[in-house]
Amino acid sequence: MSSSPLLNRKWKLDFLSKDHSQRIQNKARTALIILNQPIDEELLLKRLWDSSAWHACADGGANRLYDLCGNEERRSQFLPDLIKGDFDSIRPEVKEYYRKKGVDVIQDNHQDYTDLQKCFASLGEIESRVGEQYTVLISGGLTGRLDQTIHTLSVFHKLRVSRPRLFAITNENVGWVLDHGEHTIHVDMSSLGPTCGLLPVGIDETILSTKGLRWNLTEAPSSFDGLISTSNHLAGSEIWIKTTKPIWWCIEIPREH
Ligand SMILES: Nc1ncnc2c1ncn2[C@@H]1O[C@H](COP(=O)(O)OP(=O)(O)OP(=O)(O)O)[C@@H](O)[C@H]1O
Ligand SMILES: Cc1ncc(C[n+]2csc(CCO)c2C)c(N)n1
Repeated sequence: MSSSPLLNRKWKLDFLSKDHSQRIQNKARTALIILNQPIDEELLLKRLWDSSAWHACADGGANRLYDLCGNEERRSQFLPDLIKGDFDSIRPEVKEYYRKKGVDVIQDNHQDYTDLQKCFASLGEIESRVGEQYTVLISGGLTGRLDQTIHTLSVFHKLRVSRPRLFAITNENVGWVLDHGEHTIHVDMSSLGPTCGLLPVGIDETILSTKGLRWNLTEAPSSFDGLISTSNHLAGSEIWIKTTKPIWWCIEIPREH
């Protein structure tokens, strides 16, 4: 009788590295979706943009990119491949600027899907054409309006099997879903941490075991209604987590980076 092997994933966050050669290692198959949320110039234009080959803005995310670039010279160096949404947030001059520069500017007025989902739909079409899946970096999504934030948590949770390499990056955090199984996470502690969290969202309960944290757990039940490991600390650069159900996991991006 065969049983399915336990999921055992390794994670390395090259896209947050301060080292350019590290950042571009997986560039060819990495996509960036910029949401309408604040993000620092260094983080967005250097680390995330540099790490990705395909760039999209979800509606008002284009305003963020336009404003962060500051002047025409920089703006023309950071042209996205796609701007998509219902266009209730993108400013007219921003839309016109990118349209004139030849960016694919697609209005989709569907009112049952968010601008983030509309960008995923376009990326899915590209992936079908190239026959490969991209790692996806989302700029924003974990802060701001609570309904939008919960939407991000839910989208990631639902995509955990079909699109496991999906990360949300804000000025404060990098976060993603760890599906049931074992995970080994390599962290460059000079650019990430020290705080981290293991968050049982969208599930009744999980059983957690960890190594490499300051407050480790051993076969510990964790639930929204019970124990949640928040404000934990990375104790070293290799973290091991075993979970029986999908959880959200986040690591702090320290302010000076
Ligand atoms: N206040 C906010 N808090 C958190 N996330 C946001 C917020 N505003 C926008 N976003 C994210 O940025 C994306 C683009 O946002 P934008 O402001 O252009 O459109 P929206 O009309 O508010 O969002 P949507 O149409 O997707 O509901 C949204 O899909 C969402 O993921
Ligand atoms: C049950 C239900 N709740 C909310 C919305 C509204 N909504 C969800 S996504 C979206 C698009 C925003 O650009 C809008 C307006 C809906 N359609 N159905």
